[in-house]
Amino acid sequence: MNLIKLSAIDSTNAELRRRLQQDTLPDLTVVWALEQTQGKGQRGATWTTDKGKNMTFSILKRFKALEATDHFRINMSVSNALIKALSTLNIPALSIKWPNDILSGRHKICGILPENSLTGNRILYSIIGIGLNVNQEEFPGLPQAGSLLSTTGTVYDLDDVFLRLYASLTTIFAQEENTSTRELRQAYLKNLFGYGQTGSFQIGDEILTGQITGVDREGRLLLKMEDGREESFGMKEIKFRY
Ligand SMILES: O=C(O)CCCC[C@@H]1SC[C@@H]2NC(=O)N[C@@H]21
Repeated sequence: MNLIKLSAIDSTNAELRRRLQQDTLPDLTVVWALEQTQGKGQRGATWTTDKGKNMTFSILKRFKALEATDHFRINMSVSNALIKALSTLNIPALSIKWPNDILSGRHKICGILPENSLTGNRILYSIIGIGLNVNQEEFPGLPQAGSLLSTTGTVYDLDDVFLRLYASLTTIFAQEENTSTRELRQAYLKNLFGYGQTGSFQIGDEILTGQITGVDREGRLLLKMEDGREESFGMKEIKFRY
């Protein structure tokens, strides 16, 4: 395992990228930091967690022939791997909130930030950032956030949690080329929060009701609207209300 463990860094995604510019790092290299001073979240948000209590790492995944339009395979593989790993710790009511948040019950315990590097229409590699809340007790002002500790009442050993996540990710990545998008999607939908159910969504200023019927190749959420039409929505267009 090529593991670079740091006490503090701005962002593990940024650090892995910097090191990659200086060195030829092997596939599955990990940068893990106990503290991030400028952690990055999705959609330009910041990712802040208590120092030393949570898991913040980035893993490098190289691809031989992954088309850019198949980028959502990465989100599905990683989400599926995280669900598997967290199941081994008996974390209750695990699900994936589209596109790739991991929930326990209705609390977000983990976020994923894949940053893909392309040449032409091929993804050469992805720097996949994972932020898992482990031993943080409270999330002031964030009622929808949670941690392994806040959901189970147990304090976890970070090294043990990391090894479970790493084992699950590397197992799924080892099968990546031989797994069809259909298979990945089946596993993903099995754990997708609200799949098959009717929910409320915010699209611009409008609140709409729709039934989640799946995700398409590019990861757009498929909703069956009240008039029976099926429509697809991208990550920037739609927000889940739950
Ligand atoms: O907003 C999200 O849900 C994604 C959060 C991703 C956070 C992780 S923590 C490790 C890695 N480094 C970063 O700067 N961000 C990701």
